[in-house]
Amino acid sequence: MAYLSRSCFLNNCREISMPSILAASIFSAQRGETMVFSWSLRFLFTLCVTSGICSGLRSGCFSIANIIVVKRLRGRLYYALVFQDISFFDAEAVGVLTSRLGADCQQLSYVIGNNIHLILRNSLQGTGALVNLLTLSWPLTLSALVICFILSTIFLVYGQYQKKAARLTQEFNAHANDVAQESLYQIRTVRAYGTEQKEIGRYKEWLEKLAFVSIRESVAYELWNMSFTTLYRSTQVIAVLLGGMSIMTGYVSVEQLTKYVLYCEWLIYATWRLVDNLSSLLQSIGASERVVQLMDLLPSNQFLSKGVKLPRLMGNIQFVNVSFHYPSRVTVPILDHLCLNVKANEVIAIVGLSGSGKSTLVNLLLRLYEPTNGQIYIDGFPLTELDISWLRENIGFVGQEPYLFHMDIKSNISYGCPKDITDEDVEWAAKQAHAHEFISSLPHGYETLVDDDLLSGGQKQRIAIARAMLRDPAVLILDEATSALDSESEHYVKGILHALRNDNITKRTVIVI
Ligand SMILES: Nc1ncnc2c1ncn2[C@@H]1O[C@H](COP(=O)(O)OP(=O)(O)OP(=O)(O)O)[C@@H](O)[C@H]1O
Repeated sequence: MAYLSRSCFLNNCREISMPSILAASIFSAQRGETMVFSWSLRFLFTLCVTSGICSGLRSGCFSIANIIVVKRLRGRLYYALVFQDISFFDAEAVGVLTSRLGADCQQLSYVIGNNIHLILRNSLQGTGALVNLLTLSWPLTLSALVICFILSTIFLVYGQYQKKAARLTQEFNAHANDVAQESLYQIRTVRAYGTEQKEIGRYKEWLEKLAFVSIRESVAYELWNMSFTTLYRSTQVIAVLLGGMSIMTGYVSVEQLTKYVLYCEWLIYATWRLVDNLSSLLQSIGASERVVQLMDLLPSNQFLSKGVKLPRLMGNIQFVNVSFHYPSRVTVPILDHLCLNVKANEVIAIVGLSGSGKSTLVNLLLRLYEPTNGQIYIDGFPLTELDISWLRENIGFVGQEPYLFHMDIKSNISYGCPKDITDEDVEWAAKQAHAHEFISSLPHGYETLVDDDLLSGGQKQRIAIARAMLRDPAVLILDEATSALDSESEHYVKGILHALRNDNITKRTVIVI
Protein backbone atom coordinates (compact mmCIF):
# COMPACT_ATOMS: atom_id res chain seq x y z
CA MET A 1 0.00 0.00 0.00
CA ALA A 2 2.85 2.38 0.93
CA TYR A 3 4.62 1.49 -2.32
CA LEU A 4 1.45 2.09 -4.29
CA SER A 5 0.87 5.46 -2.59
CA ARG A 6 4.44 6.48 -3.43
CA SER A 7 4.07 5.43 -7.07
CA CYS A 8 0.76 7.29 -7.36
CA PHE A 9 2.32 10.37 -5.76
CA LEU A 10 5.21 10.28 -8.27
CA ASN A 11 2.75 9.80 -11.09
CA ASN A 12 0.74 12.83 -9.92
CA CYS A 13 3.95 14.88 -9.94
CA ARG A 14 4.76 13.69 -13.45
CA GLU A 15 1.22 14.46 -14.59
CA ILE A 16 1.74 18.14 -13.67
CA SER A 17 4.19 18.45 -16.57
CA MET A 18 1.51 17.33 -19.05
CA PRO A 19 0.33 20.82 -20.23
CA SER A 20 3.98 21.82 -20.76
CA ILE A 21 4.72 18.74 -22.84
CA LEU A 22 1.49 19.15 -24.80
CA ALA A 23 2.40 22.72 -25.75
CA ALA A 24 6.00 21.69 -26.45
CA SER A 25 4.91 18.90 -28.80
CA ILE A 26 2.53 21.18 -30.74
CA PHE A 27 5.16 23.87 -31.17
CA SER A 28 7.97 21.39 -31.95
CA ALA A 29 5.75 20.04 -34.77
CA GLN A 30 5.23 23.60 -36.01
CA ARG A 31 9.00 24.16 -35.96
CA GLY A 32 9.65 20.79 -37.62
CA GLU A 33 11.70 19.38 -34.70
CA THR A 34 10.84 15.70 -35.25
CA MET A 35 13.07 14.37 -32.44
CA VAL A 36 11.45 16.59 -29.80
CA PHE A 37 8.02 15.85 -31.24
CA SER A 38 8.41 12.05 -31.10
CA TRP A 39 9.99 12.19 -27.60
CA SER A 40 7.07 14.34 -26.36
CA LEU A 41 4.52 11.96 -27.85
CA ARG A 42 6.19 8.90 -26.26
CA PHE A 43 6.28 10.69 -22.92
CA LEU A 44 2.60 11.72 -23.22
CA PHE A 45 1.60 8.18 -24.19
CA THR A 46 3.48 6.67 -21.21
CA LEU A 47 1.89 9.24 -18.92
CA CYS A 48 -1.61 8.35 -20.19
CA VAL A 49 -1.05 4.62 -19.54
CA THR A 50 0.54 5.06 -16.08
CA SER A 51 -2.17 7.58 -15.10
CA GLY A 52 -4.88 5.09 -16.05
CA ILE A 53 -3.20 2.23 -14.17
CA CYS A 54 -2.55 4.36 -11.08
CA SER A 55 -6.08 5.73 -11.09
CA GLY A 56 -7.57 2.19 -11.33
CA LEU A 57 -5.32 0.82 -8.59
CA ARG A 58 -5.91 3.82 -6.38
CA SER A 59 -9.71 3.68 -6.62
CA GLY A 60 -9.64 -0.12 -6.14
CA CYS A 61 -7.52 0.17 -3.00
CA PHE A 62 -9.63 2.98 -1.61
CA SER A 63 -12.87 1.04 -2.18
CA ILE A 64 -11.41 -1.91 -0.26
CA ALA A 65 -10.13 0.43 2.47
CA ASN A 66 -13.61 1.99 2.63
CA ILE A 67 -15.27 -1.39 3.14
CA ILE A 68 -12.83 -2.17 5.96
CA VAL A 69 -13.36 1.27 7.53
CA VAL A 70 -17.18 0.90 7.46
CA LYS A 71 -16.90 -2.55 9.04
CA ARG A 72 -14.67 -1.24 11.83
CA LEU A 73 -16.75 1.88 12.41
CA ARG A 74 -19.95 -0.10 12.72
CA GLY A 75 -18.28 -2.61 15.03
CA ARG A 76 -16.88 0.17 17.23
CA LEU A 77 -20.13 2.08 17.34
CA TYR A 78 -22.13 -1.05 18.16
CA TYR A 79 -19.66 -1.89 20.92
CA ALA A 80 -20.02 1.62 22.37
CA LEU A 81 -23.82 1.41 22.23
CA VAL A 82 -24.20 -2.02 23.78
CA PHE A 83 -22.21 -1.02 26.87
CA GLN A 84 -24.19 2.14 27.62
CA ASP A 85 -26.36 2.56 30.71
CA ILE A 86 -29.99 1.51 30.29
CA SER A 87 -31.02 5.16 30.87
CA PHE A 88 -29.19 5.98 27.62
CA PHE A 89 -31.68 3.77 25.76
CA ASP A 90 -34.60 5.53 27.50
CA ALA A 91 -33.44 8.73 25.81
CA GLU A 92 -32.43 7.43 22.35
CA ALA A 93 -34.89 5.96 19.86
CA VAL A 94 -33.91 2.57 18.43
CA GLY A 95 -34.64 3.65 14.85
CA VAL A 96 -32.30 6.62 15.24
CA LEU A 97 -29.52 4.41 16.60
CA THR A 98 -29.88 1.89 13.77
CA SER A 99 -29.70 4.78 11.34
CA ARG A 100 -26.42 5.91 12.96
CA LEU A 101 -25.10 2.38 12.57
CA GLY A 102 -26.09 2.23 8.90
CA ALA A 103 -26.10 5.32 6.70
CA ASP A 104 -24.15 7.59 9.06
CA CYS A 105 -21.22 5.18 9.41
CA GLN A 106 -21.10 4.94 5.62
CA GLN A 107 -20.90 8.74 5.39
CA LEU A 108 -18.07 8.86 7.89
CA SER A 109 -16.09 6.35 5.87
CA TYR A 110 -16.20 8.73 2.88
CA VAL A 111 -14.49 11.36 5.00
CA ILE A 112 -11.74 9.01 5.99
CA GLY A 113 -11.41 7.25 2.64
CA ASN A 114 -12.21 9.04 -0.58
CA ASN A 115 -12.35 12.70 0.28
CA ILE A 116 -9.09 13.13 2.16
CA HIS A 117 -7.21 11.24 -0.54
CA LEU A 118 -8.80 13.25 -3.38
CA ILE A 119 -8.22 16.51 -1.53
CA LEU A 120 -4.52 15.68 -1.26
CA ARG A 121 -4.31 14.73 -4.91
CA ASN A 122 -6.07 17.86 -6.16
CA SER A 123 -4.08 20.11 -3.81
CA LEU A 124 -0.89 18.64 -5.25
CA GLN A 125 -2.04 19.16 -8.85
CA GLY A 126 -3.32 22.70 -8.09
CA THR A 127 -0.02 23.68 -6.47
CA GLY A 128 1.95 22.22 -9.38
CA ALA A 129 -0.17 24.16 -11.86
CA LEU A 130 0.29 27.37 -9.83
CA VAL A 131 4.08 27.03 -9.73
CA ASN A 132 4.15 26.48 -13.50
CA LEU A 133 1.87 29.47 -14.07
CA LEU A 134 4.10 31.71 -11.94
CA THR A 135 7.14 30.78 -14.03
CA LEU A 136 5.19 31.73 -17.17
CA SER A 137 3.74 35.15 -16.22
CA TRP A 138 2.90 36.50 -12.80
CA PRO A 139 0.31 39.15 -13.92
CA LEU A 140 -1.64 36.43 -15.75
CA THR A 141 -1.29 34.12 -12.72
CA LEU A 142 -2.61 36.88 -10.46
CA SER A 143 -5.80 37.13 -12.53
CA ALA A 144 -6.33 33.37 -12.22
CA LEU A 145 -5.65 33.54 -8.48
CA VAL A 146 -8.24 36.31 -8.00
CA ILE A 147 -10.83 34.03 -9.59
CA CYS A 148 -9.73 31.10 -7.42
CA PHE A 149 -10.03 33.34 -4.35
CA ILE A 150 -13.59 34.41 -5.28
CA LEU A 151 -14.46 30.74 -5.88
CA SER A 152 -13.12 29.74 -2.47
CA THR A 153 -15.01 32.56 -0.71
CA ILE A 154 -18.29 31.56 -2.31
CA PHE A 155 -17.52 28.00 -1.36
CA LEU A 156 -16.89 28.88 2.30
CA VAL A 157 -20.40 30.35 2.59
CA TYR A 158 -21.90 27.46 0.68
CA GLY A 159 -19.90 24.87 2.65
CA GLN A 160 -21.21 26.16 5.98
CA TYR A 161 -24.75 25.90 4.72
CA GLN A 162 -24.13 22.44 3.32
CA LYS A 163 -22.74 21.20 6.63
CA LYS A 164 -25.86 22.35 8.46
CA ALA A 165 -28.13 20.91 5.78
CA ALA A 166 -26.34 17.55 5.96
CA ARG A 167 -26.84 17.36 9.71
CA LEU A 168 -30.56 18.11 9.31
CA THR A 169 -30.87 15.55 6.51
CA GLN A 170 -29.35 12.87 8.74
CA GLU A 171 -31.61 13.85 11.65
CA PHE A 172 -34.79 13.77 9.58
CA ASN A 173 -33.73 10.53 7.92
CA ALA A 174 -33.14 8.95 11.32
CA HIS A 175 -36.56 10.08 12.58
CA ALA A 176 -38.30 8.81 9.45
CA ASN A 177 -36.49 5.51 9.96
CA ASP A 178 -37.61 5.41 13.60
CA VAL A 179 -41.27 6.03 12.75
CA ALA A 180 -41.24 3.37 10.00
CA GLN A 181 -39.56 0.86 12.30
CA GLU A 182 -42.03 1.49 15.11
CA SER A 183 -45.12 1.23 12.88
CA LEU A 184 -43.91 -1.92 11.14
CA TYR A 185 -42.91 -3.48 14.44
CA GLN A 186 -46.36 -2.67 15.86
CA ILE A 187 -48.22 -3.49 12.65
CA ARG A 188 -50.76 -5.70 14.46
CA THR A 189 -51.75 -2.86 16.80
CA VAL A 190 -51.88 -0.48 13.82
CA ARG A 191 -54.19 -2.89 11.95
CA ALA A 192 -56.38 -3.58 14.99
CA TYR A 193 -56.92 0.15 15.57
CA GLY A 194 -57.16 1.00 11.87
CA THR A 195 -54.46 3.68 12.16
CA GLU A 196 -52.70 2.93 8.86
CA GLN A 197 -53.40 6.41 7.45
CA LYS A 198 -52.27 8.06 10.68
CA GLU A 199 -48.98 6.13 10.56
CA ILE A 200 -48.48 7.00 6.88
CA GLY A 201 -49.10 10.64 7.86
CA ARG A 202 -46.52 10.43 10.66
CA TYR A 203 -43.96 8.99 8.24
CA LYS A 204 -44.79 11.55 5.54
CA GLU A 205 -44.29 14.39 8.03
CA TRP A 206 -40.59 13.49 8.30
CA LEU A 207 -40.33 12.80 4.56
CA GLU A 208 -41.66 16.29 3.87
CA LYS A 209 -39.14 17.87 6.24
CA LEU A 210 -36.44 15.81 4.55
CA ALA A 211 -37.58 16.86 1.06
CA PHE A 212 -37.66 20.53 2.14
CA VAL A 213 -34.05 20.45 3.34
CA SER A 214 -32.95 18.43 0.30
CA ILE A 215 -34.56 20.89 -2.13
CA ARG A 216 -32.87 23.84 -0.40
CA GLU A 217 -29.62 21.93 -0.51
CA SER A 218 -30.03 21.30 -4.26
CA VAL A 219 -30.85 24.99 -4.92
CA ALA A 220 -27.73 26.02 -2.98
CA TYR A 221 -25.67 23.53 -4.99
CA GLU A 222 -27.04 24.84 -8.27
CA LEU A 223 -26.22 28.44 -7.24
CA TRP A 224 -22.70 27.34 -6.42
CA ASN A 225 -22.46 25.47 -9.72
CA MET A 226 -23.65 28.55 -11.60
CA SER A 227 -21.03 30.78 -9.93
CA PHE A 228 -18.35 28.23 -10.62
CA THR A 229 -19.16 27.84 -14.33
CA THR A 230 -19.35 31.61 -14.83
CA LEU A 231 -16.01 32.21 -13.10
CA TYR A 232 -14.38 29.28 -14.86
CA ARG A 233 -15.37 30.60 -18.29
CA SER A 234 -14.24 34.09 -17.21
CA THR A 235 -10.71 32.75 -16.67
CA GLN A 236 -10.55 31.65 -20.30
CA VAL A 237 -11.84 35.00 -21.51
CA ILE A 238 -9.38 36.89 -19.26
CA ALA A 239 -6.55 34.64 -20.45
CA VAL A 240 -7.29 35.44 -24.08
CA LEU A 241 -7.75 39.13 -23.33
CA LEU A 242 -4.62 39.66 -21.19
CA GLY A 243 -2.62 37.01 -23.05
CA GLY A 244 -3.52 38.51 -26.44
CA MET A 245 -2.44 41.95 -25.25
CA SER A 246 0.80 40.49 -23.85
CA ILE A 247 1.56 38.80 -27.18
CA MET A 248 0.93 42.03 -29.04
CA THR A 249 3.35 43.91 -26.76
CA GLY A 250 5.85 41.02 -27.09
CA TYR A 251 5.73 40.30 -23.38
CA VAL A 252 4.88 36.60 -23.86
CA SER A 253 5.22 34.17 -26.76
CA VAL A 254 2.35 32.16 -28.32
CA GLU A 255 3.84 28.98 -26.82
CA GLN A 256 3.87 30.58 -23.35
CA LEU A 257 0.26 31.68 -23.73
CA THR A 258 -0.77 28.17 -24.82
CA LYS A 259 0.94 26.70 -21.77
CA TYR A 260 -0.69 29.36 -19.64
CA VAL A 261 -4.20 28.53 -20.93
CA LEU A 262 -3.59 24.82 -20.36
CA TYR A 263 -2.21 25.33 -16.83
CA CYS A 264 -5.00 27.76 -16.04
CA GLU A 265 -7.51 25.11 -17.01
CA TRP A 266 -5.59 22.67 -14.85
CA LEU A 267 -5.59 25.08 -11.85
CA ILE A 268 -9.29 25.88 -12.10
CA TYR A 269 -10.14 22.22 -12.57
CA ALA A 270 -8.05 21.30 -9.51
CA THR A 271 -9.72 24.13 -7.51
CA TRP A 272 -13.15 22.94 -8.57
CA ARG A 273 -12.39 19.31 -7.66
CA LEU A 274 -10.81 20.44 -4.40
CA VAL A 275 -13.79 22.59 -3.51
CA ASP A 276 -16.19 19.81 -4.47
CA ASN A 277 -14.27 17.29 -2.35
CA LEU A 278 -14.14 19.75 0.52
CA SER A 279 -17.87 20.31 0.19
CA SER A 280 -18.64 16.60 0.39
CA LEU A 281 -16.12 16.33 3.22
CA LEU A 282 -18.04 19.01 5.12
CA GLN A 283 -21.29 17.24 4.27
CA SER A 284 -19.89 14.00 5.65
CA ILE A 285 -18.54 15.72 8.74
CA GLY A 286 -21.96 17.29 9.36
CA ALA A 287 -23.59 13.92 9.01
CA SER A 288 -21.10 12.02 11.09
CA GLU A 289 -20.74 14.37 14.07
CA ARG A 290 -23.26 12.34 16.06
CA VAL A 291 -21.56 9.04 15.12
CA VAL A 292 -18.26 10.35 16.46
CA GLN A 293 -19.93 11.61 19.64
CA LEU A 294 -21.57 8.23 20.18
CA MET A 295 -18.34 6.36 19.48
CA ASP A 296 -16.56 8.48 22.06
CA LEU A 297 -19.02 7.56 24.82
CA LEU A 298 -17.35 5.60 27.57
CA PRO A 299 -18.92 2.29 28.59
CA SER A 300 -21.17 2.35 31.64
CA ASN A 301 -19.22 2.51 34.93
CA GLN A 302 -20.58 -0.93 35.77
CA PHE A 303 -18.34 -2.48 33.13
CA LEU A 304 -15.30 -0.35 33.88
CA SER A 305 -14.89 -1.31 37.53
CA LYS A 306 -13.96 -4.87 38.46
CA GLY A 307 -16.10 -5.89 41.43
CA VAL A 308 -15.99 -8.72 43.96
CA LYS A 309 -16.92 -12.26 42.91
CA LEU A 310 -18.12 -14.28 45.88
CA PRO A 311 -17.44 -18.06 46.01
CA ARG A 312 -21.19 -18.62 46.06
CA LEU A 313 -24.23 -16.37 45.98
CA MET A 314 -26.44 -17.17 48.96
CA GLY A 315 -29.34 -14.87 48.03
CA ASN A 316 -29.71 -12.50 51.02
CA ILE A 317 -31.15 -9.25 49.67
CA GLN A 318 -31.50 -5.99 51.58
CA PHE A 319 -32.86 -2.65 50.41
CA VAL A 320 -31.89 0.04 52.93
CA ASN A 321 -33.65 3.43 52.62
CA VAL A 322 -33.72 3.16 48.84
CA SER A 323 -35.15 6.11 46.94
CA PHE A 324 -35.32 6.32 43.17
CA HIS A 325 -36.61 8.31 40.25
CA TYR A 326 -35.95 7.54 36.57
CA PRO A 327 -33.28 9.79 35.00
CA SER A 328 -35.77 10.76 32.28
CA ARG A 329 -38.42 11.81 34.86
CA VAL A 330 -36.57 13.41 37.74
CA THR A 331 -39.67 15.05 39.18
CA VAL A 332 -41.55 11.77 39.64
CA PRO A 333 -40.29 9.80 42.67
CA ILE A 334 -40.92 6.08 42.24
CA LEU A 335 -39.43 4.68 45.46
CA ASP A 336 -39.12 6.69 48.64
CA HIS A 337 -36.92 5.38 51.48
CA LEU A 338 -37.86 1.78 50.84
CA CYS A 339 -36.54 -0.87 53.23
CA LEU A 340 -36.86 -4.55 52.34
CA ASN A 341 -35.23 -7.65 53.71
CA VAL A 342 -35.29 -10.96 51.84
CA LYS A 343 -33.49 -13.87 53.49
CA ALA A 344 -31.62 -16.50 51.46
CA ASN A 345 -33.88 -19.27 50.10
CA GLU A 346 -37.06 -17.39 50.90
CA VAL A 347 -39.89 -17.30 48.39
CA ILE A 348 -41.52 -13.88 48.61
CA ALA A 349 -44.21 -12.11 46.65
CA ILE A 350 -44.31 -8.38 45.98
CA VAL A 351 -47.84 -7.14 45.49
CA GLY A 352 -48.97 -3.66 44.56
CA LEU A 353 -51.04 -1.49 42.27
CA SER A 354 -50.09 -1.11 38.65
CA GLY A 355 -47.40 1.55 38.33
CA SER A 356 -46.52 1.41 42.03
CA GLY A 357 -42.90 0.52 41.25
CA LYS A 358 -42.67 -3.29 41.52
CA SER A 359 -40.72 -3.74 38.28
CA THR A 360 -38.57 -0.76 39.22
CA LEU A 361 -37.52 -2.67 42.33
CA VAL A 362 -36.30 -5.51 40.11
CA ASN A 363 -34.58 -3.06 37.76
CA LEU A 364 -32.59 -1.77 40.72
CA LEU A 365 -31.77 -5.27 41.93
CA LEU A 366 -30.45 -6.17 38.45
CA ARG A 367 -28.55 -2.85 38.55
CA LEU A 368 -30.15 -1.62 35.36
CA TYR A 369 -30.47 1.70 37.20
CA GLU A 370 -28.70 3.02 40.31
CA PRO A 371 -30.73 4.17 43.37
CA THR A 372 -30.71 7.94 43.84
CA ASN A 373 -30.45 7.38 47.59
CA GLY A 374 -29.87 4.46 49.96
CA GLN A 375 -28.10 1.18 49.33
CA ILE A 376 -28.88 -2.33 48.15
CA TYR A 377 -26.93 -5.21 49.74
CA ILE A 378 -26.52 -8.75 48.43
CA ASP A 379 -25.14 -11.22 50.97
CA GLY A 380 -24.01 -8.20 53.00
CA PHE A 381 -22.06 -6.60 50.10
CA PRO A 382 -23.20 -3.31 48.54
CA LEU A 383 -24.48 -4.10 45.05
CA THR A 384 -22.04 -1.59 43.55
CA GLU A 385 -19.05 -3.54 44.93
CA LEU A 386 -20.00 -6.84 43.32
CA ASP A 387 -18.86 -7.91 39.86
CA ILE A 388 -21.92 -7.11 37.80
CA SER A 389 -21.49 -9.86 35.18
CA TRP A 390 -20.98 -12.49 37.90
CA LEU A 391 -24.06 -11.25 39.76
CA ARG A 392 -26.26 -11.33 36.66
CA GLU A 393 -25.04 -14.86 35.88
CA ASN A 394 -26.46 -15.91 39.23
CA ILE A 395 -29.84 -14.28 38.79
CA GLY A 396 -32.64 -15.78 36.70
CA PHE A 397 -35.13 -13.22 35.45
CA VAL A 398 -38.41 -13.62 33.61
CA GLY A 399 -39.91 -10.31 32.50
CA GLN A 400 -43.51 -9.30 31.82
CA GLU A 401 -43.10 -9.31 28.05
CA PRO A 402 -40.58 -12.02 27.27
CA TYR A 403 -38.79 -11.32 24.00
CA LEU A 404 -37.41 -14.27 22.08
CA PHE A 405 -34.47 -13.88 19.70
CA HIS A 406 -34.58 -14.87 16.04
CA MET A 407 -32.74 -18.13 16.76
CA ASP A 408 -33.88 -21.72 17.25
CA ILE A 409 -35.72 -22.68 20.44
CA LYS A 410 -32.72 -24.49 21.91
CA SER A 411 -30.53 -21.39 21.52
CA ASN A 412 -33.29 -19.25 23.01
CA ILE A 413 -33.45 -21.46 26.10
CA SER A 414 -29.67 -21.64 26.55
CA TYR A 415 -29.28 -17.89 25.81
CA GLY A 416 -26.76 -16.28 28.19
CA CYS A 417 -26.29 -19.45 30.24
CA PRO A 418 -22.79 -19.33 31.75
CA LYS A 419 -22.45 -23.15 32.07
CA ASP A 420 -21.78 -25.82 29.45
CA ILE A 421 -25.16 -27.06 28.37
CA THR A 422 -26.24 -30.38 26.87
CA ASP A 423 -29.45 -31.10 24.95
CA GLU A 424 -30.70 -33.01 27.99
CA ASP A 425 -30.26 -29.90 30.19
CA VAL A 426 -32.28 -27.84 27.72
CA GLU A 427 -35.03 -30.49 27.69
CA TRP A 428 -35.00 -30.65 31.49
CA ALA A 429 -35.48 -26.86 31.75
CA ALA A 430 -38.26 -26.96 29.14
CA LYS A 431 -40.01 -29.70 31.12
CA GLN A 432 -39.74 -27.63 34.31
CA ALA A 433 -41.46 -24.75 32.51
CA HIS A 434 -44.12 -27.06 30.94
CA ALA A 435 -42.80 -26.13 27.50
CA HIS A 436 -41.45 -29.52 26.38
CA GLU A 437 -44.76 -30.77 25.05
CA PHE A 438 -45.51 -27.90 22.66
CA ILE A 439 -41.84 -27.65 21.60
CA SER A 440 -41.82 -31.36 20.66
CA SER A 441 -44.92 -30.86 18.52
CA LEU A 442 -43.21 -28.16 16.41
CA PRO A 443 -41.95 -29.29 12.95
CA HIS A 444 -38.27 -29.19 13.95
CA GLY A 445 -38.68 -29.54 17.71
CA TYR A 446 -35.94 -27.72 19.62
CA GLU A 447 -34.28 -26.75 16.32
CA THR A 448 -37.34 -24.74 15.18
CA LEU A 449 -36.48 -21.16 14.30
CA VAL A 450 -38.47 -18.66 16.37
CA ASP A 451 -40.21 -15.88 14.52
CA ASP A 452 -42.86 -13.44 15.65
CA ASP A 453 -45.90 -15.46 14.57
CA LEU A 454 -44.71 -18.90 15.60
CA LEU A 455 -45.53 -18.89 19.31
CA SER A 456 -48.33 -17.60 21.50
CA GLY A 457 -47.63 -15.14 24.33
CA GLY A 458 -47.94 -17.93 26.90
CA GLN A 459 -45.58 -20.22 24.95
CA LYS A 460 -42.98 -17.46 24.71
CA GLN A 461 -43.26 -16.89 28.43
CA ARG A 462 -42.73 -20.59 29.16
CA ILE A 463 -39.56 -20.55 27.04
CA ALA A 464 -38.38 -17.52 29.02
CA ILE A 465 -39.08 -19.42 32.25
CA ALA A 466 -37.10 -22.41 30.91
CA ARG A 467 -34.22 -20.01 30.10
CA ALA A 468 -34.21 -18.77 33.70
CA MET A 469 -34.49 -22.30 35.17
CA LEU A 470 -31.59 -23.59 33.07
CA ARG A 471 -29.16 -21.22 34.78
CA ASP A 472 -30.07 -22.79 38.11
CA PRO A 473 -29.87 -19.30 39.62
CA ALA A 474 -29.39 -18.48 43.30
CA VAL A 475 -31.98 -15.72 42.90
CA LEU A 476 -34.98 -16.22 40.65
CA ILE A 477 -37.15 -13.21 39.76
CA LEU A 478 -40.50 -13.69 38.10
CA ASP A 479 -41.96 -10.33 37.14
CA GLU A 480 -45.63 -11.21 36.52
CA ALA A 481 -44.35 -14.28 34.74
CA THR A 482 -47.81 -15.78 34.59
CA SER A 483 -49.46 -12.74 33.02
CA ALA A 484 -49.48 -14.24 29.52
CA LEU A 485 -50.27 -17.81 30.54
CA ASP A 486 -53.62 -19.54 30.12
CA SER A 487 -55.21 -20.87 33.29
CA GLU A 488 -53.84 -24.39 32.70
CA SER A 489 -50.22 -23.22 32.19
CA GLU A 490 -50.59 -20.79 35.07
CA HIS A 491 -51.63 -23.67 37.24
CA TYR A 492 -48.46 -25.56 36.20
CA VAL A 493 -46.20 -22.55 36.77
CA LYS A 494 -47.70 -22.05 40.20
CA GLY A 495 -46.88 -25.72 40.76
CA ILE A 496 -43.24 -24.91 39.83
CA LEU A 497 -43.26 -22.11 42.40
CA HIS A 498 -44.58 -24.45 45.08
CA ALA A 499 -41.95 -27.00 44.12
CA LEU A 500 -39.26 -24.31 44.37
CA ARG A 501 -40.54 -23.31 47.75
CA ASN A 502 -40.54 -26.85 49.11
CA ASP A 503 -37.27 -27.81 47.40
CA ASN A 504 -34.77 -28.20 50.19
CA ILE A 505 -32.00 -29.54 47.92
CA THR A 506 -31.81 -26.77 45.29
CA LYS A 507 -31.68 -23.70 47.46
CA ARG A 508 -32.63 -20.37 45.90
CA THR A 509 -34.29 -17.08 46.73
CA VAL A 510 -37.42 -16.49 44.68
CA ILE A 511 -39.06 -13.10 44.19
CA VAL A 512 -42.45 -13.21 42.54
CA ILE A 513 -44.20 -10.06 41.42
N1 LIG B 1 -37.76 3.61 31.89
C1 LIG B 1 -38.64 4.41 32.54
N2 LIG B 1 -38.49 5.75 32.45
C2 LIG B 1 -39.33 6.57 33.10
N3 LIG B 1 -40.36 6.15 33.87
C3 LIG B 1 -40.56 4.83 34.00
C4 LIG B 1 -39.70 3.88 33.33
N4 LIG B 1 -40.14 2.63 33.64
C5 LIG B 1 -41.20 2.79 34.46
N5 LIG B 1 -41.44 4.09 34.67
C6 LIG B 1 -42.48 4.67 35.53
O1 LIG B 1 -42.26 4.21 36.85
C7 LIG B 1 -43.47 3.93 37.51
C8 LIG B 1 -43.42 2.52 38.10
O2 LIG B 1 -43.33 1.61 37.04
P1 LIG B 1 -43.17 0.05 37.29
O3 LIG B 1 -43.08 -0.60 35.94
O4 LIG B 1 -42.08 -0.18 38.24
O5 LIG B 1 -44.57 -0.29 37.96
P2 LIG B 1 -45.21 -1.73 38.30
O6 LIG B 1 -45.67 -1.66 39.70
O7 LIG B 1 -44.27 -2.81 37.92
O8 LIG B 1 -46.43 -1.69 37.31
P3 LIG B 1 -47.17 -2.94 36.60
O9 LIG B 1 -47.73 -3.79 37.67
O10 LIG B 1 -48.23 -2.28 35.78
O11 LIG B 1 -46.12 -3.62 35.78
C9 LIG B 1 -44.58 4.10 36.49
O12 LIG B 1 -45.19 5.35 36.73
C10 LIG B 1 -43.87 4.14 35.17
O13 LIG B 1 -44.47 5.04 34.28
